[in-house]
Amino acid sequence: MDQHDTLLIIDFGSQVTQLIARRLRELNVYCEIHPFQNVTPALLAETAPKAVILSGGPASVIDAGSPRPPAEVFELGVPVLGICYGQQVMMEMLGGRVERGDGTSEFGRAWVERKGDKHPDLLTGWFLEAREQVWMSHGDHVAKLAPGFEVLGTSPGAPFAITGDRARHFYAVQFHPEVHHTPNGRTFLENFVKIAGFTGDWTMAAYKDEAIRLIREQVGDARVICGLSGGVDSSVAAVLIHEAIGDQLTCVFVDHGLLRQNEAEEVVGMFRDAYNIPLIHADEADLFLGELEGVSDPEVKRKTIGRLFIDVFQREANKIEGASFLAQGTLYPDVIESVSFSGGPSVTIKSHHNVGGLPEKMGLKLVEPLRELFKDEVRALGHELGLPASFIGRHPFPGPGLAIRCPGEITRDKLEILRKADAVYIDQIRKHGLYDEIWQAFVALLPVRTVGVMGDGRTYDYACALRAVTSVDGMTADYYPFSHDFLGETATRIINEVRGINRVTYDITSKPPGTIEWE
Ligand SMILES: Nc1ncnc2c1ncn2[C@@H]1O[C@H](COP(=O)(O)OP(=O)(O)OP(=O)(O)O)[C@@H](O)[C@H]1O
Ligand SMILES: O=c1[nH]c(=O)c2[nH+]cn([C@@H]3O[C@H](COP(=O)(O)O)[C@@H](O)[C@H]3O)c2[nH]1
Ligand SMILES: NC(=O)CC[C@H](N)C(=O)O
Ligand SMILES: [Mg+2]
Repeated sequence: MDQHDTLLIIDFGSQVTQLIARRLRELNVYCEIHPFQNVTPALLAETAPKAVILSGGPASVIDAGSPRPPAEVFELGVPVLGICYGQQVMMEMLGGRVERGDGTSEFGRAWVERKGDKHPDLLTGWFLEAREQVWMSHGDHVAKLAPGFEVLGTSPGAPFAITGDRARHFYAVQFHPEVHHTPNGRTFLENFVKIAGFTGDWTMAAYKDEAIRLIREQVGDARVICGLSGGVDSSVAAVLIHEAIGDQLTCVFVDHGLLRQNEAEEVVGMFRDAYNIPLIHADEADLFLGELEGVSDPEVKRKTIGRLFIDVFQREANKIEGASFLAQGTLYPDVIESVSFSGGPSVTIKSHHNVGGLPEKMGLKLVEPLRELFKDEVRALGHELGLPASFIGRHPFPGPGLAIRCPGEITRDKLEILRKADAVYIDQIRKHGLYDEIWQAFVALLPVRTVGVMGDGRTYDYACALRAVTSVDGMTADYYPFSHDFLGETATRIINEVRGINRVTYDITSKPPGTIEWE
């Protein structure tokens, strides 16, 4: 049995479903998101939710075949909150009516006014002003309330913007309390979870203990291999699994010759010495760099690297008797992205090197202890596990490493130049106390040589680009506004200290339209 209360979020494919989870976790409420098609009576019994939230979604309840939760959701005797599509589906299923009205669409900011003085507990901290700002995104609206419901708030396009049935503790709103642009939304969700009786028992310490218990339960006596990059996700996963099963865990660190300066020594030193975790240091630079010779297309590079990762993991797993599990640092956004009800295929921008294809090929089962967490929660867990702040705060580093920071064909010489420039740049950032303000920073070595003059002589060397971005999740990003002094000093240091570079540029592209990496 779970040691904490669970809130079940049924996902109908809203773009912002994961923000519901995010807000709840901020309130120390444990929740699980499940796509509507997976929510069966068996799943309801298994998760035993103390409350249910129905998310928004792109479908219209008026259309035949549009998604529904199982009717049993309304027979659990627990509070239910419907948001947007979730509200509409509740009304439709419980005896109300939804219409697609002319001129009642609302996209973006809207204002809700209070109706009556019912349900003070749901609206604690709300309507301190005459009206509340909320964020809406709907074309349909509720036209008739289901029996038992009363209206508590209205907006111009949503006559039933806030509704509730106090006897059953069913609440349904047209607006999105989970988004930033509903400034008081978090208070609204807090009121709901208080009504449902949540005590805020989901802490990182509790999470850690339970994750350890679950890993032990899942793995038993078997052996686990974990691809360890020294990045935040795999480091936290490795230390957590090691706490759970000790030396049944072996980590495999692949040095593909595409790592940064001193990276291999740092990672191996930390995990072998400080953690005493069995670690295979697979020195595969010749293999990777050999196969990448003459390859300049970014996708071919990425796919080659992905394939070689698989080969190396496979080979190392074969050497360990009883290795039947593969551990990954899969995070919550990865899980959600792969199950979302999106209605259409998205285009491939770039093939992230991905260990997702590994298990079937290798016949290994997955251990994914971080699959419920967001990156900042992984960092908090790392803190809880006692990982040094310097490790927890590390900027993300992509699996394909320097290969995608060296556009075009890679050579050992270019990699060496890039490594040195990157080390100077990161040193500058640290010296100026900017490392923690920046989400990710690196140098890209451009496949172009330019003419310079140094010491009265002519140079014909590479140009490089500095990249530094701010971001929350890497999905969108903006360039970091360095001072001109910083940029000037850094350019001078790189040109003086790194032979092979005679020109430095600063990349001020946001994402979109750019991506963070250059390939
Ligand atoms: N050099 C490597 N050796 C072994 N495994 C690796 C290596 N690079 C990446 N991986 C595996 O690929 C996974 C995904 O890489 P990713 O960069 O997303 O995560 P990370 O490196 O753990 O953390 P971060 O996002 O902070 O860099 C890692 O969790 C790790 O299991
Ligand atoms: O593990 C990884 N394997 C990859 O193949 C990969 N490609 C990009 N990244 C990282 O993802 C974030 C977003 O990068 P982009 O804006 O370049 O897509 C940034 O943090 C990138 O460093 C990768 N990470
Ligand atoms: N954001 C939503 O959940 C939208 C619900 C429904 N598709 C509408 O347009 O009204
Ligand atoms: Mg990484």
